[in-house]
Amino acid sequence: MTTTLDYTADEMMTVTAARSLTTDMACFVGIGLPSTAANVAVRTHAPGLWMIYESGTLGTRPDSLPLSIGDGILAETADTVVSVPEVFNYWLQPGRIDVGFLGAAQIDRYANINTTVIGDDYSDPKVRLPGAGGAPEIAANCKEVIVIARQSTRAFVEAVDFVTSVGHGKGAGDRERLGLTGRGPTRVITNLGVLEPDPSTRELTLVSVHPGVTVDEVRAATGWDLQVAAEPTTTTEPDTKELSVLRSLTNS
Ligand SMILES: CC(=O)SCCNC(=O)CCNC(=O)[C@H](O)C(C)(C)COP(=O)(O)OP(=O)(O)OC[C@H]1O[C@@H](n2cnc3c(N)ncnc32)[C@H](O)[C@@H]1OP(=O)(O)O
Ligand SMILES: O=C(O)/C=C/CC(=O)O
Repeated sequence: MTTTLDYTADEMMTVTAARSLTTDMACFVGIGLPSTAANVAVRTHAPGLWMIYESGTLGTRPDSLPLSIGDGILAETADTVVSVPEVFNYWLQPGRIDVGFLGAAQIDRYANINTTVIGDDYSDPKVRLPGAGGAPEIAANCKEVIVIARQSTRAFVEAVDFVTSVGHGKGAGDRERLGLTGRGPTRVITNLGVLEPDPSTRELTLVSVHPGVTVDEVRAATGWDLQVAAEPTTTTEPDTKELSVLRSLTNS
């Protein structure tokens, strides 16, 4: 396929994730790739996006990417700063946040997320990951969840080693059974394409491939027999403004 601009697979992923956000949303922003994508969105097509970080910074508009939820630039530019219990008890748990934007080290076919440990033995893991933080509550209570993760058989696994944040559990009906109020993951955006849960089974299905990527390549990067939509679309390429905004953020 002919492309008009030079961009990387990571840039394609981040811009696609940014486009999932709209200007009227309140977004609970996770650190890492989700934070980058949300900050691209607010500087391009979604100027009204209300970004919330777990440190209590509501409506923040940082001038550069925060290093962590505790980065002072979040508080300096926020509409207001509230306590962490208020973020969770007042804003998140009653369903006041439209979308949670999360990363994942491992994810399974029902979009359950592991950011805790790699390996079978919790007390002696192969890799100890950053942990849960607020992600389980975000995954439980936001109206919907969007996940951003690089796709490989290491990350997209048949069974996650630890369920940090519940996606769709074991399939249709599991969130309701567990008392999770939000709709759960509605999109998983990767460096290869976009996956969405099947409306009936909740199993992740490839609905879009990025330009130059084949369905077989996405299947090969997935640790289970990936379901594919009847006619997957091709994701729209990033445009000049999106790339320029993204690069100004990541290079500063
Ligand atoms: C609101 C909130 O933010 S709540 C906070 C809760 N925490 C999170 O949400 C974190 C979510 N992000 C993740 O889980 C990410 O995948 C992270 C942080 C583990 C890593 O992300 P990145 O910084 O992009 O690094 P990267 O993917 O290159 O991995 C770094 C290292 O982590 C380890 N690692 C990450 N994923 C895996 C995996 N699936 N299997 C084994 N090791 C892994 C490896 O040691 C890897 O280094 P390597 O690639 O050289 O082997
Ligand atoms: O504690 C959390 O939930 C998130 C931590 C991420 C960070 O420190 O930026």
